[in-house]
Amino acid sequence: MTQAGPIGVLGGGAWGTALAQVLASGGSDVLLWARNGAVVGAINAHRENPAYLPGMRLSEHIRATDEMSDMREAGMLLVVTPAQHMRAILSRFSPEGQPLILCAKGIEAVTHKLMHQVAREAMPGSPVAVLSGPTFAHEVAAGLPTAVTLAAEEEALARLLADVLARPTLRPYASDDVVGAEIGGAVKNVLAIACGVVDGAGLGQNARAALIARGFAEMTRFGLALGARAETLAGLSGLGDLVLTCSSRRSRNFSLGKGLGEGRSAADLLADRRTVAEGAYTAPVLLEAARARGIDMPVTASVCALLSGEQGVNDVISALLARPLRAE
Ligand SMILES: NC(=O)c1ccc[n+]([C@@H]2O[C@H](COP(=O)([O-])OP(=O)(O)OC[C@H]3O[C@@H](n4cnc5c(N)ncnc54)[C@H](O)[C@@H]3O)[C@@H](O)[C@H]2O)c1
Ligand SMILES: O=P(O)(O)OC[C@H](O)CO
Repeated sequence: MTQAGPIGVLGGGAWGTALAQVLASGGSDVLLWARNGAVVGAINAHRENPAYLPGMRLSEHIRATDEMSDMREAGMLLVVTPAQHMRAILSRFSPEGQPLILCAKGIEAVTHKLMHQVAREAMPGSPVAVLSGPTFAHEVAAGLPTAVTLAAEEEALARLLADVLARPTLRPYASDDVVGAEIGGAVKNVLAIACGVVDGAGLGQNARAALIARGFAEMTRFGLALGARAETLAGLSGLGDLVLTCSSRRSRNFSLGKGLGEGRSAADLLADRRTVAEGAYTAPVLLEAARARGIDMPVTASVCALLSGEQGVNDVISALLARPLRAE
């Protein structure tokens, strides 16, 4: 199911670069496509991606290109562009049937589709898998130990790709629950914004723990309704990533929420951000998708109200605390 050739990575942001680095650490050749010529030049000439992963000396086994046609030589493709751009990027690629390993965390706006559904439409001939879990890029690139979920509907493909991508510091756990793996990663970004708000507004650690627990209940309600398995949601790509992102100011989503909690507007916070905080784009889509199914997601609704400017921090907190008491 995999083909000969270098490991391909589509996307030269922090995560694409970190994945290239850890995969090259075992001596594998990695071909990385970035749309930004300056990123390509810096990687090839200086072994660094100063725009997205500054200070990390990159392996000699990584070659960067801005020519999409070069990626046809890759044996498999890790797709690491932001979720809202994935369809457009894949549509530019002439498929050779290589397996696609989707690494973005989000839900497509308007269509409400998960990334594996988008990939199947954009590249119908390619087997599809999802890689997700608690993975800060700078730690993975630095060779710190990391475990991820590697999900494909055909379990044999998940196991094969897990073997191919495993490295001494990167440990993939195979799964056949693609929907569960994707929903965990998409929803945790929205909940991380909420936890950042708690931090920025100085609401304390009790409130943050409560939010993680109630947020996980939201993730579970939504996930189960879409066919995810409970054990996947409670695993690396769900609860594992939720705990990571909700407890660190290194998270871009958490830091966006922190700014909101300090009273800054989403428009200002997002205006000159070079890096992506996927939760800001996932939140309204997630809320629409939940409402269409009659699923109650009060934390997600609060994040949406803050992001749109419809409500301020104090209104959102009062509204959450005033919700009717009910059984856990
Ligand atoms: N950084 C992490 O630690 C991490 C870990 C796991 C998953 N992810 C996920 O990986 C995906 C990519 O995140 P990242 O951290 O590499 O991004 P980043 O914030 O480091 O960089 C942004 C990337 O988006 C690209 N981009 C911006 N506008 C674009 C457009 N119009 N079309 C195509 N590409 C565009 C940029 O070229 C750049 O490669 C996201 O879905 C993110 O949630 C990130
Ligand atoms: O920095 P964030 O919030 O985009 O989180 C990065 C990864 O998704 C953590 O697993």
